[in-house]
Amino acid sequence: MKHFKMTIGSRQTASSSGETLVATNPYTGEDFATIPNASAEDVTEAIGEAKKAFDTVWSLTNGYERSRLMNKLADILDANATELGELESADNGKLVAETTNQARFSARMYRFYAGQADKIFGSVIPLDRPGFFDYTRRVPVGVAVLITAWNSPMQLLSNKLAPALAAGNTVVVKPSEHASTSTLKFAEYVRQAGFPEGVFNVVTGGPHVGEALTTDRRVGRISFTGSVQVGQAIQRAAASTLIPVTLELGGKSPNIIFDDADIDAAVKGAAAGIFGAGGQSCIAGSRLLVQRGVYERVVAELAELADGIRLGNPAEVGVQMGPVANRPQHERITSMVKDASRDAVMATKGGRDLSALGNGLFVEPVVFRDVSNDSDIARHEVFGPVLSVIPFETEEEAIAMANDSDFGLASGVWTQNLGRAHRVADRIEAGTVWVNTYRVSQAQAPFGGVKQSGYGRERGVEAIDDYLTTKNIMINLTNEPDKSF
Ligand SMILES: NC(=O)C1=CN([C@@H]2O[C@H](COP(=O)(O)OP(=O)(O)OC[C@H]3O[C@@H](n4cnc5c(N)ncnc54)[C@H](OP(=O)(O)O)[C@@H]3O)[C@@H](O)[C@H]2O)C=CC1
Ligand SMILES: CCCCCC/C=C/C(=O)O
Repeated sequence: MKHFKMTIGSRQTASSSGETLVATNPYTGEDFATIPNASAEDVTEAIGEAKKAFDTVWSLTNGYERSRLMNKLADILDANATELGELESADNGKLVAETTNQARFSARMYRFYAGQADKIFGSVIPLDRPGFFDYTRRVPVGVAVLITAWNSPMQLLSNKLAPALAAGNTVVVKPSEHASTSTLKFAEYVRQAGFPEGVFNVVTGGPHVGEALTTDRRVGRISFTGSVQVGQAIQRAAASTLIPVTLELGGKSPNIIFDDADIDAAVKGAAAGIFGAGGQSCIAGSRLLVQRGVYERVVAELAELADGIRLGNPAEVGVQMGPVANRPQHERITSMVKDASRDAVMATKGGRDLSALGNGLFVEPVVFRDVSNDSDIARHEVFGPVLSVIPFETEEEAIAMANDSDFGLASGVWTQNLGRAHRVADRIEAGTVWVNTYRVSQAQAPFGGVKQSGYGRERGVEAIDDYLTTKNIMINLTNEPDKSF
């Protein structure tokens, strides 16, 4: 059993209350680590350390040096990607191959934003008034609070931390209590890279830790990834202090297959879009809209593919889906499938003996066919390997159904008609539209949602804007006093 510690300023520390939470491996069912359950005092102290480091060190550290440290961190992450991947998989049951790749991708993110750290500048602005000189500076917001979900701790952290550090902010991070160990380990790599004490702080524990972080007046930005309900709670909490918030929330992303698509590629893409990470992905393509001409073929091929998915040990090569991440998640998925089964037709055979897989929190991949876009299963996020297939006749109908959702995070379009690809991409209400591909991640491509999927963008050059504010400096170069009085 490993006992992880938090990082608060120069200290690697337990909770001041001495309380811990247990990390349970969803594949083995075994408790493998403890994490501190931070107290309100720990949170206050962490923000204080971050503020001190911002005021005395990090805001005075030039962009080139920030960039150098971030590149060093990326090298350390690359060298330790397997260890981080194994730890993350032990926490959330995702395939080690995927979590390791995500740790490597995180390294790419730190390098991408390292490239921006020494290229942050304002502008000189000509004014109406003669003898005046006006310029802007883009300055860091100060202390950024970064709150992440359990499904991809390293990747979600890099989406926030890389631009925050590049912009010159210090941070307090709170990972999900269901998957904190990789972030606590990551703190060691930040130290190894040589970041000054207090630049990176991490506190762990349950919702009370997040709540305490989002109401502290010393915070300059909150960036949150998680559920809509908690996103709303954070926005309400931040209203009292007017702390600006970035929200990356859930999705019910439409993946649209037209008759003219390369059907083999579309079926594989649709399967990867929903069964990758066991569907525990905000960008999961959970609503598959399929044009009538290819509907029966697509449903049959997808059901066969889903029934053939190999479940098992997430560390084993060849296994395609591990267990789901935690017991509440397991209960949520199984109850949503049970409810949906009353109305929707299951295209998958199902009926596997999941107990043969040991103590793991497994669920079977499910394909529902002929789903109504108005039904609960098509409207609510499952966050599991459950696909709702919905038929359509025309392009107009597909666009209308795709947009008839509270969410707007991601989407996919499968067609070989170039005009149609652009037409549909233009009209879908979502932060990301993939065409003839799905779930591809790139550091340069901005990511985020519209509607209840949240707001603000992560990744890409514009993400750094959330961690900067513009200061205007206006100088009277003449010796004449203002004439107003
Ligand atoms: N848009 C995106 O990029 C992504 C969105 N998601 C969404 O996240 C959800 C699943 O993740 P899950 O972790 O269950 O989501 P939650 O919203 O429950 O939790 C997310 C984080 O917020 C913390 N938290 C809980 N309550 C509060 C509060 N009142 N104030 C501040 N922080 C709080 C959680 O802590 P604790 O866990 O300790 O309770 C956790 O660290 C799904 O709905 C999914 O769509 C997931 C990944 C990516
Ligand atoms: C363009 C894809 C960006 C995804 C970033 C966050 C989601 C992670 C996940 O769902 O695993």
